[in-house]
Order: sequence, then C-alpha cells, then structure tokens
Amino acid sequence: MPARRRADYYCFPMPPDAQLLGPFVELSRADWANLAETTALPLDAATLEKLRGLSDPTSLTDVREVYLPLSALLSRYVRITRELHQSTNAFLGRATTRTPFVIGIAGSVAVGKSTTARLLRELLAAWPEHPRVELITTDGFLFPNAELDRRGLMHRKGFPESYDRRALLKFVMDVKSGDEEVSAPVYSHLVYDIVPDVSVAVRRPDILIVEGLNVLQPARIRLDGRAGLAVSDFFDFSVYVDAAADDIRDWYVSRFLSLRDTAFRDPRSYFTRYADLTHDQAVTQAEQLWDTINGPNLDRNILPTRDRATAILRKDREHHVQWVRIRKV
Ligand SMILES: Nc1ncnc2c1ncn2[C@@H]1O[C@H](COP(=O)(O)OP(=O)(O)O)[C@@H](O)[C@H]1O
Ligand SMILES: CC(C)(COP(=O)(O)O)[C@@H](O)C(=O)NCCC(=O)O
Repeated sequence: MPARRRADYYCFPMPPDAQLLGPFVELSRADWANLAETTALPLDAATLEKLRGLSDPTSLTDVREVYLPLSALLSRYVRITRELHQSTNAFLGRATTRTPFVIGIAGSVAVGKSTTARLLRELLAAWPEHPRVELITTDGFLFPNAELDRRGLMHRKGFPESYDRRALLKFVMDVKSGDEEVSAPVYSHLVYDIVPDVSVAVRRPDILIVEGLNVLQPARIRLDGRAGLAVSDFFDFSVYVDAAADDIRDWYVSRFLSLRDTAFRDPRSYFTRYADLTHDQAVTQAEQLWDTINGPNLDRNILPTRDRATAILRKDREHHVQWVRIRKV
C-alpha cells in the first residue's frame, strides 16, 4: 500500500461527485417556494433586468420562489448572529463592536453567481434591520496578467493559485475584525485584467457578500504541516450555486456567443480577436476555453467545495432552481 500523506488522515474519503445529504435538509422547489414569509417583492421587472447577468433567464417568479425565501432565512441568521454578539459581549463583560455579517457565494464560471449575489444584495437591503448590504467579487484579487504570465498561470485564470490568496484572506479578516474601512482591488472583465490604481472601499456594512469561484476553498496545509486560515473561516453563511457540468458548459458557450456580438466588439476588450469569428468558430473557441480552463477548475477545485456551503441551490438546464439544501443546525 502506498504511504499515506499526513493530511490524508484528516480527509473523509468521498468520491469527487458524491453529495452529502446527512448534514443537509433538502427541499423541493415547491416546498421551498412556500416558505416565502411575504408576497411583497421589493423588486420590479426593470430592476431585475439590470441585476441579471448576460444570458441569465432568472425571472420574477424565480425571485419570488427561490431568492425571497433565501433572503428571509438569511435575515434570520443576521438577527440571531446579532443576538449572539450581544450575548457573547455580556458573557465576556466587554463591549466589542459588531462586525459585518459575511456571506460567501461560490460556484463555477457561468453558473450565475453574479445574478444570485446581486439579487440577494437587493432583497436583503429591503429589510429595515440591515439596509447596508455591500458586494465584492474575488476577481479583484486575481494577480494582474503580468504577474500571472510571470508565474506561467495565464491559462489558469480562476484556479486557486491565480489569486493573491493572502491579500484576499487579509481583506476578509479585516472586515471581520470590524475595521472602519477596508479596500479591495478591482478587475475588469472587458480588459481581462486588474484595473491599476482603482479600489473599492467597504465601510462596515450590515452585510457583506463575497462572491467568487473559490471562496469555499479550505485552508492550505503549510510546509510545516499545519493548516492556515481560509476566507471561508470568516463566513457567517455561504451559498453554493450548483448545476450539471454539461449544462454549465452549454451556458458558457452561449454566453460566449452573446459576448461575441456585444462586449468583444468594444475596442477596449481583450477579446476583440473573437468578435469576427463565425458562429462555428466561436463555439469551437468557447468549448476549448471551457475544456482546458473552466471545466477542469470546476472538477478539481470548485465542485469539491460544494458540501462546505450552508446552502446549495441546484439549477436545472433552464436555470430554474430545482431543489435547495440547507445545512442542519
Ligand atoms: N469576457 C467577458 N466580458 C464581459 N463580461 C464578462 C466576460 N466574462 C464574464 N463576464 C461577466 O462577468 C460576470 C461574472 O461571470 P462568471 O465569473 O462567469 O460568473 P457567473 O456567471 O457565475 O456570475 C457575469 O455577469 C458575466 O456576464
Ligand atoms: C474572472 C474569473 C476568473 C472569475 O473570477 P471570480 O470573481 O469568480 O473570482 C472568470 O470569470 C474568468 O474570466 N475566467 C477566465 C477563463 C475564461 O476566460 O473563461
């Protein structure tokens, strides 16, 4: 038998596509939709149009049946975490400042994380108890292209090692330390690079949403054999947006075709060379990008983190959420 590495002893042996049901309660779409505590939707069709990602068909019915109940559950978590903070302060005899409630949103490229994150921001901000909701995406913590090139990682964009993980961890730790102002760098999908000298500031919101491919990655084992910290150690709640890999691949390809007719035509786009591809050439190009970068990243790095989430939203081929899993407490 081959020698086992020390870290193997701490791993629960699971096939990569196995799903843990034990720690989760699973609700069908219909049962989940019945949980919405209010029928008033604080969002109209025009706002939804602005929040939806390119080629994302999420409808007002989806908002009402899926995202509204999720925001109601999240609001409970926020309230109870505040009570826990007060109770902990009373126990410690200290008056520590409450820190933002941090929500992580994970999932593959093209699965619709941005739409989920923007919808939750809108819905959560409608609650008078926590109106200040901010959102950051982890792409701002990708290394700039020049650095990715230097490290031989230009074809690994989105893999865990393509991020400045230390800076991302410090950002989330500073937010959870209650720092008055914490800033994050900014990425441009259009230019396909970090925007130099630009940052966004996070000033102690009630809720911070952190959206990105790898936010549920566990801590790395350091050279001395000890585990470090991971951003997910500072999440109060996390959501994994899930779908069949073949469906996500198709969504990626059709989004690429839409981008060919829109963003790729912008002279500032990194991908102007794709604007004049024929339909068939564009499909081949998109499939190649998927099969060499985003597909392997999903298999190796993102999907194995699914069961670390507090909530899993599983979409069908039409982007409709079929079932929801919530971690038991
Ligand atoms: N090359 C691109 N040019 C312009 N926008 C893009 C490009 N690639 C992705 N986007 C946009 O960036 C956002 C994030 O995309 P992605 O990381 O695939 O996550 P998701 O689809 O899960 O939200 C989406 O709103 C998408 O439409
Ligand atoms: C920018 C991304 C890595 C996503 O970053 P995230 O905000 O999820 O950390 C991804 O959308 C991307 O552009 N991947 C590169 C491969 C491709 O062009 O499809």
